[in-house]
Amino acid sequence: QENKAVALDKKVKAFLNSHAREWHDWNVPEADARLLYDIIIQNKYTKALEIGTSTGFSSIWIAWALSKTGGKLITIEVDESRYRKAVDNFRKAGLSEYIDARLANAHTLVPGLQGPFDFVFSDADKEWYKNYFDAVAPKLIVGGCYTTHNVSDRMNTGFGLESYVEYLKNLKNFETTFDDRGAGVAISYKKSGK
Ligand SMILES: C[S@@+](CC[C@H](N)C(=O)[O-])C[C@H]1O[C@@H](n2cnc3c(N)ncnc32)[C@H](O)[C@@H]1O
Repeated sequence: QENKAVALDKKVKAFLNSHAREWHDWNVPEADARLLYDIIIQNKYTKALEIGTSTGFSSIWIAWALSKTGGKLITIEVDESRYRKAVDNFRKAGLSEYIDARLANAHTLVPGLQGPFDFVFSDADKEWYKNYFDAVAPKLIVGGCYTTHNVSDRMNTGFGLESYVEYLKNLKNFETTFDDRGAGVAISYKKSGK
């Protein structure tokens, strides 16, 4: 088991190094991907959901963490060509067995997902952020974490998400902080059921 983890680390690192200049499909900055990785490891999360795969950069970091916690990621992308690239990247990185990649419109898929989840990364269409949150929050376990990309309460991320920020901050059963080292990530921990 330990040998498998060491071999996988090597494979993922080699893949990330050799593809370092190829993430041009709205992929998150590395600082944000590392942040997601750290949150999953620290909390030993195992049931992850990502909305907005693109070509799979953040998924790779999430799945890499899940390979260490014994977890699995469901990730959703609506664009077929980016979905195909992502699936190819997952295979090359050696992470396919930790990822259930879905080609679908998240507007219709997400509300029907069964859950439960303990980690969520929301990074698809910004105007749907609140709908995604409302659909998934009840399926997030208490102690789970819902992260949202391109959101900050201090810097302007350019997406007009101020009302979403206020919405998150006012939720009684979530505690939200913001990480501005990359493109802005809202980190919302679920404190209680309601
Ligand atoms: C910012 S990119 C995701 C980047 C990715 N998380 C990464 O770091 O590599 C957003 C992606 O969400 C996808 N998307 C937008 N609307 C969607 C929808 N309704 N359902 C599924 N995917 C959607 C876009 O096609 C795009 O590839």
